[in-house]
Amino acid sequence: MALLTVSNLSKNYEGNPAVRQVSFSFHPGTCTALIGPNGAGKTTILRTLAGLLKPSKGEISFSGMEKNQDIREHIGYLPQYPSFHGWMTGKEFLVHAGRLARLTKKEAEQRADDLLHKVGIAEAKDKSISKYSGGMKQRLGIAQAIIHKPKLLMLDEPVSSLDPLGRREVLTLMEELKQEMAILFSTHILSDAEEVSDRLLLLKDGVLVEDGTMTELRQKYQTSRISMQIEGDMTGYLHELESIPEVKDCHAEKDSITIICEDVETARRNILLKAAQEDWPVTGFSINQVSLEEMFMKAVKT
Ligand SMILES: Nc1ncnc2c1ncn2[C@@H]1O[C@H](COP(=O)(O)OP(=O)(O)OP(=O)(O)O)[C@@H](O)[C@H]1O
Repeated sequence: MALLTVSNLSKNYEGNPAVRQVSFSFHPGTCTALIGPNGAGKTTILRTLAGLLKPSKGEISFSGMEKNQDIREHIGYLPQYPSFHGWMTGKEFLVHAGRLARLTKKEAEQRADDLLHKVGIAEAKDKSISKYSGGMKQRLGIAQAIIHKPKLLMLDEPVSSLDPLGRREVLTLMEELKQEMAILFSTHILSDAEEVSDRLLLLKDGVLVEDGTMTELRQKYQTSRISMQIEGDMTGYLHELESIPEVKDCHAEKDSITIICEDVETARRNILLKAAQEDWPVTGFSINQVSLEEMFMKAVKT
């Protein structure tokens, strides 16, 4: 059963559409990346789901939520530019957040200690936040966002402003947290989306243009290029390759043949079968996976 269902969500700012009729749902235990170019509407969707903006149209429903219950009880949200009181210590900040989430003082202190361990900054708990690195601040922000044990954690560009070390720390933490709660995060860094998410939602001008797993999107945008190296004059093999039904085009370059095909799995089988039957002196064979970057460019340009 879906944890959260978004139906025909639209959001206008003073009449200008920022998000248009977006629908999706997601299940517990999944990590979803919301990707899209600047201004695509990622922050607007997250802020609307977090209850910070009112939708212009559409509905958001959370499974198990009772009438009049505040959606924020189920959702933890870390904005793109979180603000901290630099003079507070990490622990003071989390206890304060726990009290705002209606925990008793004792519960808030216990939860703060547990979370400081979980996000890996327990040793710095009594340091003032102004002395924290970017990665530590982001981990503290995540701890604050999950202080009330939400079922869904939403992170707006959680790693874009971090250096490689901070980025790695936060991605590793997200990998761990996704075992315990659903995560929805926005990013324009495609390799981060590829690394931690099971599913991608691709936005363009406020419209959801793709929704699928990496494998599904790869299949859809697959350009299926095979590179093959054969000893001797390779041009003699082109005609043979063209006789394979799945091969749409092939040409010989300096030291390899590039084969464009439709159904890469069948094409591979048939090419290798022919090569074996006719005893071609093959020295190399590789399939080039379409990169997320290529898929992204294709999807947002159409
Ligand atoms: N408070 C606002 N008032 C008016 N227009 C806004 C407001 N916030 C966002 N917009 C507009 O809505 C559109 C979507 O913006 P949004 O910030 O949601 O996109 P985004 O995908 O998060 O972009 P980025 O990657 O740059 O953060 C943009 O055209 C933006 O200019």
